Amino acid sequence: MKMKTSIKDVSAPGDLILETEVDNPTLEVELPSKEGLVNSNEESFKCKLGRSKCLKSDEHRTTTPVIEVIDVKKSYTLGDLEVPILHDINLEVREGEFLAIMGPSGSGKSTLMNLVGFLDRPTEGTIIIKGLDINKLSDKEVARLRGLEIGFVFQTFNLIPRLTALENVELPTYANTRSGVNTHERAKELLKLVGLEDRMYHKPGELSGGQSQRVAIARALINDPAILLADEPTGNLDSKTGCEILNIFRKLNGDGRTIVMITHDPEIAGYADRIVLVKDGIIQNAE
Ligand SMILES: Nc1ncnc2c1ncn2[C@@H]1O[C@H](COP(=O)(O)OP(=O)(O)OP(=O)(O)O)[C@@H](O)[C@H]1O
Repeated sequence: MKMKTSIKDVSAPGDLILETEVDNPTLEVELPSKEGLVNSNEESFKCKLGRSKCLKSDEHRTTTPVIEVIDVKKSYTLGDLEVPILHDINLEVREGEFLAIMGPSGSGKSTLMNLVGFLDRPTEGTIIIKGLDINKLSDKEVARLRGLEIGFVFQTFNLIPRLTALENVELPTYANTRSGVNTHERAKELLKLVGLEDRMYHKPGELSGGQSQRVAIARALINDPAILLADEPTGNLDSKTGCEILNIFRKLNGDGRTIVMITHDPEIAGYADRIVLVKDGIIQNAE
């Protein structure tokens, strides 16, 4: 399913951080059925997902790093003032890893995620994605790398209201696409994968929050990216729906996709292989 990537391969014209080993990586609990999720009582709902497919933290040490953040600093300029947000960040995420980023509000989590996703450039330092150094790429090459190798999922879904679910999923392929892929068929397959085969022609206003986030996940996967970046993907969802979304992430990770997810919820973070804690723009516990 995965495709070997280099810039030349593409056909398109885009706070606390404590590292916590997962205590019980073999924790195996029955996954609630969709019906069970819908009918169960929200107050007493507990997200129970098996994690047998996930790699243990130690196993990632032998895989290739797909994200390398080296001595990165980020400041914003406000008037005459330069405001430092991230200080000397060093972080490595390995292929197939499921990393959670936690930390207080304003600690710099989204800023870090945006740098890793090439939505912004660091003030200083190096970011390497799949061996490619952003500092050595042109803007066009950065856009291609971002469009093909990084999928984004946001708390607020960020779907285009006037487009159908199917059109939303296909949208990124207008900017970047892999050669030889029937993107229309792939978009349909991805919507089936996230359980929305009967909602393909609905517009976002006709979808629930959970369904909207499923569309956003399908959209993030349309170019088969190596890395999925999710900024509070369950933040706008009730706990049952959040659990369904987390289960989709878990399955994608079980298939080998590297996932980096920001969350405020320790229970959600507990399903990741590793938790990085960011506080005041510093990673507290990265290796
Ligand atoms: N474009 C910007 N210009 C100036 N300051 C910014 C900009 N983006 C973020 N900041 C500031 O950087 C700091 C870190 O913001 P960031 O969104 O990364 O925090 P966060 O940890 O993700 O917070 P939250 O959990 O509330 O989403 C905040 O003080 C924010 O005000």
